[in-house]
Amino acid sequence: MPRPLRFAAFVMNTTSHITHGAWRLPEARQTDFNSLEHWVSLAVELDRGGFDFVFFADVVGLYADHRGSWEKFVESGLQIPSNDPSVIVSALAHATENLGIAITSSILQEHPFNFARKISTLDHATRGRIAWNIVTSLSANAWRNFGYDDITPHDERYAWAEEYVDVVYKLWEGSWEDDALPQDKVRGVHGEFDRVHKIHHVGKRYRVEGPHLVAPSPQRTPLLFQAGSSPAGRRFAARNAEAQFISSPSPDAARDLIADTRGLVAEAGRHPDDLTFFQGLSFVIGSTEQEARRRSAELDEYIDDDTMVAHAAGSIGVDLGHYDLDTPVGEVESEGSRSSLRWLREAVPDREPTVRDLARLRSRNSRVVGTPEQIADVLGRWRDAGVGGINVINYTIPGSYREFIEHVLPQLRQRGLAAPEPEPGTARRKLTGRDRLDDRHPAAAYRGAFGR
Ligand SMILES: Cc1cc2nc3c(=O)[nH]c(=O)nc-3n(C[C@H](O)[C@H](O)[C@H](O)COP(=O)(O)O)c2cc1C
Repeated sequence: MPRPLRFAAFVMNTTSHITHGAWRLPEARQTDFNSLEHWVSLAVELDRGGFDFVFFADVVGLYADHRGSWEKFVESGLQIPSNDPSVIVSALAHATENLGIAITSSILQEHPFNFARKISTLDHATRGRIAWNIVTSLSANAWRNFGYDDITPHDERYAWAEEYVDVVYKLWEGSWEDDALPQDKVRGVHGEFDRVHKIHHVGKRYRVEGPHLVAPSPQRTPLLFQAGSSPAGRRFAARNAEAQFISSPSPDAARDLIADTRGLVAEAGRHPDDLTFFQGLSFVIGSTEQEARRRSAELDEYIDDDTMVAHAAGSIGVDLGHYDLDTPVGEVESEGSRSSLRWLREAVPDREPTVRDLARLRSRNSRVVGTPEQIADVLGRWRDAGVGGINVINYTIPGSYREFIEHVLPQLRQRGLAAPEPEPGTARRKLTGRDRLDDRHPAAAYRGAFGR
């Protein structure tokens, strides 16, 4: 029997992450994002309900201007204000048993030495449940926040990311040998000097002597997620990632993307199945199809098309705010997200997509509307296309997750589409059955590489 799907709750430490306008729904609590209790209670609900991961998106700057200004972002709560997700991870870990906790962190925002130390500390604190979504920051404002004149060009960002991960792999995998921390009170030996090594990294952007300051944690390297779908993004994912977030417009499109990317994984010297694909989807559930459709139409009343355009165009790096909604998007090329453009062209294959398509498709194309049985049928098709997990996008927090847990997961369990019960262990174990990276991963080459 094929493996059950894995489920991640896709959230951000902000009010309006993806489905803009939904925060105005009467039952929406995402405006409570400043409250630690809000996140702890969601994590506990996800953990008990059988979600495998809570996944925090994050950005370190604004998207490209909308109608020449960033006013729209503030006015609509579009990812501003947004809080640092890494700071609340320990509290979530302390309150939960099995839930994997994935955070996004850009190569831009933190020096790799410090980032490696923070993640190792969290891997200890979560008992190996931490995962890292590797991003390269697609907003020019983010780059200017860190002292650069402008965004680093697209493919150059991925080259930079390769050096960044190289540094953290050396620290996580190569600096400390296993059994290097005996803490032997009788001998008076806390750490074994012969088993702890400096890494002496010298590269284009970083010089890091080491050693790593944290002893080996349950996973050493955190479970690695990545989300780029451009040629450079996919090559990076193929070499480094263990899970990739995709936003394919259909199972067929996902099948092609997955086959193609698995080929790249094999070219990178790994096994094609070393990468698990998580498709982003949202759900509107009803006890009848009619009820689900009515709820979906009610939801549409709240979706704010103009803010949807601001987000979508802003992540591509262009300002479409001045255009009429029926204007063709054209052959836009940008230094921002190339996946978004590719996705739009795939989703509207028969004609030139318009600005309205960009707004509508972002909120509606990923939406699955129906009874729990119908939703299970649809998820079965995604699994048959090779998808290994679903990134569940919310309309309301906690409502979207509560409904999914109560109504959909039981149906999925009956069909073997969801695991029968929450799975214990590390984040990596949930996807690969192992706590540590396998020997095929490039980071594994640093094991034992820095001995005296
Ligand atoms: C599902 C999904 C989630 C993403 N989450 C984030 C995020 O939280 N922060 C971020 O800076 N970029 C995020 N991105 C952007 C990607 O990391 C990547 O920069 C973008 O897709 C452009 O890369 P590409 O041109 O290789 O596709 C996300 C992309 C996708 C598809």
